[in-house]
Amino acid sequence: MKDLNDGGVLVVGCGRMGGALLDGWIAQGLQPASLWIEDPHPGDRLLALAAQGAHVNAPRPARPAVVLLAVKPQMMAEVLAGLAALPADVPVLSVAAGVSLQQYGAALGDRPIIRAMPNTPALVGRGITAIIGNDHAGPGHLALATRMFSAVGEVVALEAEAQIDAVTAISGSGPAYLFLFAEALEQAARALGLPEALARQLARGTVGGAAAMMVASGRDAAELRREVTSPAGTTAAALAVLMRPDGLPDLIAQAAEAARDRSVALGQ
Ligand SMILES: NC(=O)C1=CN([C@@H]2O[C@H](COP(=O)(O)OP(=O)(O)OC[C@H]3O[C@@H](n4cnc5c(N)ncnc54)[C@H](O)[C@@H]3O)[C@@H](O)[C@H]2O)C=CC1
Ligand SMILES: O=C(O)[C@@H]1CCC=N1
Repeated sequence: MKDLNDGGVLVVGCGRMGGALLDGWIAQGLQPASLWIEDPHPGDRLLALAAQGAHVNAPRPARPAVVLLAVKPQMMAEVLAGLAALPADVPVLSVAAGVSLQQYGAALGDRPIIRAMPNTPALVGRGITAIIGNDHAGPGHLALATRMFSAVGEVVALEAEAQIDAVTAISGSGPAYLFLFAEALEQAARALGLPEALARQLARGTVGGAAAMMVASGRDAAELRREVTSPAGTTAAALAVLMRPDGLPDLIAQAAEAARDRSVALGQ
């Protein structure tokens, strides 16, 4: 990331995703003084970065090394209108759900543009980000994006832009599904009569421990599930409920479809 110190990085929108990426880049050697950050609501983190030399809501550099767009999709048209004067060789990365490469191209002209779909585990360096570039994004631009998102976790390159709506539904929104599962497990513990603090500790420890085990072992989720399930035991009794025809797998499929459809709609 040190090479970006030369031209600097312009970040437009610095909430949860933009902020997580900034933290990752700074941890990898990007100097705060090489950051230009625009956000109408600078919070404590941005003010602290400004105190370390970052340029917050300051005049833009004439030719940043790269631009990151991390505003909500609904704000994107307004933000793109303000970027029309950016030199044509400056690559633009965007993490916005739904906004298409064609839409960026229409607003920003022929230039390297890369759509990325990260997720919030990036906040702890455990994100997974999918990237796809337009026709002007060459191997060097994709390598740059890969390096930038690798600062906060894994990166996968997509074969086609059409895949990104499904990716958004799975890994972009997916952490929320897991958190909901943890909430439900905690509520179930309460319903079974356990005290609140214990219910929370058991739910967090179980979801966090199972996720860590799946990653550390590299083994199949189905195989790990079978190992918990003793014949005619307690887990089998629970799974018989969860795996009913309209049970958890079916619900997750429906939820992912709804998220995918919303991603498609955001791009229209
Ligand atoms: N939160 C998530 O799990 C993920 C979010 N994304 C995408 O990341 C983008 C940002 O999402 P979050 O960080 O969650 O939202 P956020 O609401 O935390 O951050 C958005 C930031 O943009 C700022 N902003 C609003 N108008 C602006 C403008 N005109 N110029 C500059 N900044 C402006 C806001 O003040 C806010 O700080 C969205 O497009 C979303 O689709 C992508 C993957 C995962
Ligand atoms: O909910 C959203 O629209 C964004 C995109 C993926 C996760 N959060």
